[in-house]
Amino acid sequence: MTSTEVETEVTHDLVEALDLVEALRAQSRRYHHQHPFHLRMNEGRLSRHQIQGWVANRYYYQVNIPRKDAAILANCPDIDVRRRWIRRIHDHDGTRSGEGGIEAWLRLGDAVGLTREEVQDERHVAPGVRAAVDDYVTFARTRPWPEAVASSLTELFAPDLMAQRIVALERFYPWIDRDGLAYFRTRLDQAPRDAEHALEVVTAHCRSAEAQQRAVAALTFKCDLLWRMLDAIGETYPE
Ligand SMILES: O=C(O)c1cc(C(=O)O)c2c(n1)C(=O)C(=O)c1cc(C(=O)O)[nH]c1-2
Repeated sequence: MTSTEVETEVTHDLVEALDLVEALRAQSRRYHHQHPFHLRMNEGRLSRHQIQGWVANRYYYQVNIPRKDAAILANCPDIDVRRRWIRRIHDHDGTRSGEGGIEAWLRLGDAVGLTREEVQDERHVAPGVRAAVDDYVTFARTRPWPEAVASSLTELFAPDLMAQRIVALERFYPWIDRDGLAYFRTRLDQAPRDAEHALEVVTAHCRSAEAQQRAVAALTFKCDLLWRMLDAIGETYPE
């Protein structure tokens, strides 16, 4: 291959990667920031009971994220990807008791007036939430690992929603202890870092048109899954 041909090929790859990134970013139109339950939350229109229901149900998502990430690690043969991906598990689980994202979510539970027992025994988790979250873990276990990585890319869209949520919770729900919002502040740093890495991995490993289509489909699947969770929460806590 001549140097011009190599250059042309590199440029072609770059264009394809840009198209892929654009197609992935375009999935934001299906993201759950538009869900009526989130719109009502951010407009200050949810009751205490609804906020508590959301926190208790979302706990099931939080505890399953590290299991999903462990499934990706188990399926991934690339040592460089694994070295960076493992950080997600440490972020959520912490490296000792009393630390990490799950503990921070439990503190959010404390802040909205839930007991740890009722959160951790999952008594409030709606069947539809359980099914959606379980589908996410199964997807990571059973699909090719770059697709599972692509499905995590909803985190591209999460920081804007989280920033809005922090403002809304402080403004409209003064009964929530502010210290309980630390989870969201931490994610404002972690999510962009994680999304950037996932985007690097997807653009590097999804090269064929078919692989790229599957990556976009994985992200669509994930957006729909987050939407289903909120549908189930909204039905369980109508007022
Ligand atoms: O509150 C939210 O709206 C929201 C959304 C998402 C997301 O977009 O998947 C995540 C989180 N939170 C979150 O806290 C989190 O740790 C997280 C991990 C992942 C993932 O797919 O690996 N998504 C999300």
